[in-house]
Amino acid sequence: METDLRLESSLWIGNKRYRAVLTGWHFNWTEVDKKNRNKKTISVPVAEVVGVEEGRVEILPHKSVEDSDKDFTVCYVKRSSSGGSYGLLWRLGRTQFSCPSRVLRDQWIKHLRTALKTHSPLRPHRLLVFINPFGGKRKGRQIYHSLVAPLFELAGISAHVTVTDRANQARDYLLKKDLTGFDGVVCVGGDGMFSEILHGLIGRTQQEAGLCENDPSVTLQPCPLHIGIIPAGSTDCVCYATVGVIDPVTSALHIIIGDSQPLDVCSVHHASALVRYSVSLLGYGFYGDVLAESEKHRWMGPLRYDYSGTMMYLSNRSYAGIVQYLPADPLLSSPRDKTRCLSGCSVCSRSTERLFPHSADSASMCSSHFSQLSCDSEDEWVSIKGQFRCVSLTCMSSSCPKSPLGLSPSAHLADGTGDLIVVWDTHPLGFLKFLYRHTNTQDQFDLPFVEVHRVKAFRFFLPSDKEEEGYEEIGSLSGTVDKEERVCSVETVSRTGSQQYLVDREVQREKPNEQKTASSFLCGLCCSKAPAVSVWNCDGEILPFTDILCRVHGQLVRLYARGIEDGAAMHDFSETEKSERSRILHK
Ligand SMILES: Nc1ncnc2c1ncn2[C@@H]1O[C@H](COP(=O)(O)OP(=O)(O)OP(=O)(O)O)[C@@H](O)[C@H]1O
Ligand SMILES: CCCCCCCCCCCCC/C=C/[C@@H](O)[C@H](CO)NC(C)=O
Ligand SMILES: [Ca+2]
Repeated sequence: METDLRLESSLWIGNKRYRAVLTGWHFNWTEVDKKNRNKKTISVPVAEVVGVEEGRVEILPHKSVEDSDKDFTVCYVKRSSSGGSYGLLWRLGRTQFSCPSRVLRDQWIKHLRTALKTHSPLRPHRLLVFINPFGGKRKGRQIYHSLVAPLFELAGISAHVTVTDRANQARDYLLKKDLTGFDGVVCVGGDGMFSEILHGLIGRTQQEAGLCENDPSVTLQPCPLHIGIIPAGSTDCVCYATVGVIDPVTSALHIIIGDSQPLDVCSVHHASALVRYSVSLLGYGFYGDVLAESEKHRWMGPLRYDYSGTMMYLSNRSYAGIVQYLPADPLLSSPRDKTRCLSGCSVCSRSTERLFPHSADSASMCSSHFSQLSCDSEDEWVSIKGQFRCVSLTCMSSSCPKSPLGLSPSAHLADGTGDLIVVWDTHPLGFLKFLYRHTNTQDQFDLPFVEVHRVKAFRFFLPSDKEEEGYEEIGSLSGTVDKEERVCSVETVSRTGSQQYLVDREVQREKPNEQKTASSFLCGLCCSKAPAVSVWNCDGEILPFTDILCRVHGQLVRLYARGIEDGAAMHDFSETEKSERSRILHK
């Protein structure tokens, strides 16, 4: 294949002569100039070529072609440092080449297009696009038509576009309509819009496979269609955590070149029924309260989260609960191992083999493994009972602009596990420290009232007395006394975990009185009545149930993305840029 596609000749860019070479995987050109000793070769991976066109093509403000039978134009992905974010911005690079003859020009076009087909088999030809006109700052339509549609047109992608009139329209379309001929689905919006697409595609795939989504022990069928996200929401966490930047052009280019990033999905069940799927945040306590409060202030736009976050922090709430989890294999990875899941992540690649083994008896292996969810093997479940500020599960880092390293910086996008973060009740300044560490590179897990576990499944329920209580008056001050008595305990302990939890319990016992003064002060600020029960925030949706069972389904969907690129390894950057990026990425 390599030799068939190879082509080498002189080409001109303007009045300068270049030696151009197409190997199987790369298209390179180097200026031929005897005086120029530092010859710089520009090398573009064939997989990152957006298109090859006859003539001299201009793209902005609109595509125009100056016809000439000896010229051709190559459009490709060009990277630039993104300033604030830790991913790389992608832009459209364009170079116009002139050939000595038409025959050579046609040969270049033919070879480049063939190489493209060979090396990027997942490039989409037909896409379904759903635009939420009300997401984020309400700029979805504008973002799509001005920044994305021209790129899709350039790449020859045909897009079937729907601007939604109502919530769940995109989900219902995917559940019911004919999807034949589409390669992927693109959502223009935020995490809520992504979640609609996720539910539609997973539901449709299971329907067609005849699988029951309600049963957590069923191994679900991975979705055949890819999902693309054009960020136009408020948090855009899924986009940020899978691409590294919130930038519509970067995301459009990942879609065009057919990048493919598998993603773990957690199914959430209540009383033998599926409630929802989650990829980023399943959070009880603080994150649930922030979401519930923010829904009352939707008119504020993205600012509603800052306002509600402040209000809920000042409310100083904590909740009783029982958390149980099925630990993942600690030999494979750990949420405290200080690694990052970057593009080409080896932990995720190894997981692909583990999750989808080629052996004939793979299906039976998977289902027997998850019989643990139907409780016949309770011995591996670890159980914690206590009073918590928040309990969160995230299947990926859940990084977002507010928290560039995310809820769990070492979590993996596609390893078949989620990170369970348990924050015990603590004094307000301690909790503030925990929250603040999400905004910088300090370790938010290195606090005595925080624990994190890598898990395959997780259950949460209220202690029996709480179930009937519903809303009761427990202001923080009176709560302080209660909390002291309601000391948390580890009821069932795994073979390895007991010592650690007992240590945590001792530390926890100290807390409530420690900062009574600060607690009273903050309490006086705003809370007289606090609910005894919180709600679950499931990727930005409030769940109608408190008692839940969750299972992580490894690599259930695929996104048009490639994970965060390690810019420190990119040769386009200066040494200063590389070391700054390396500092952020590797903490
Ligand atoms: N036409 C519409 N009218 C009302 N709601 C819609 C419409 N289309 C989609 N939605 C719903 O709007 C919700 C929020 O949308 P979206 O996620 O795009 O923006 P956001 O909430 O601002 O961002 P984020 O989820 O990132 O915080 C989604 O749950 C989606 O179901
Ligand atoms: C003193 C500074 C306090 C800063 C607190 C920063 C904590 C940030 C953690 C953000 C995690 C966001 C995870 C993503 C969740 C999304 O699924 C969801 C839907 O968009 N977003 C929210 C806000 O619930
Ligand atoms: Ca994961």
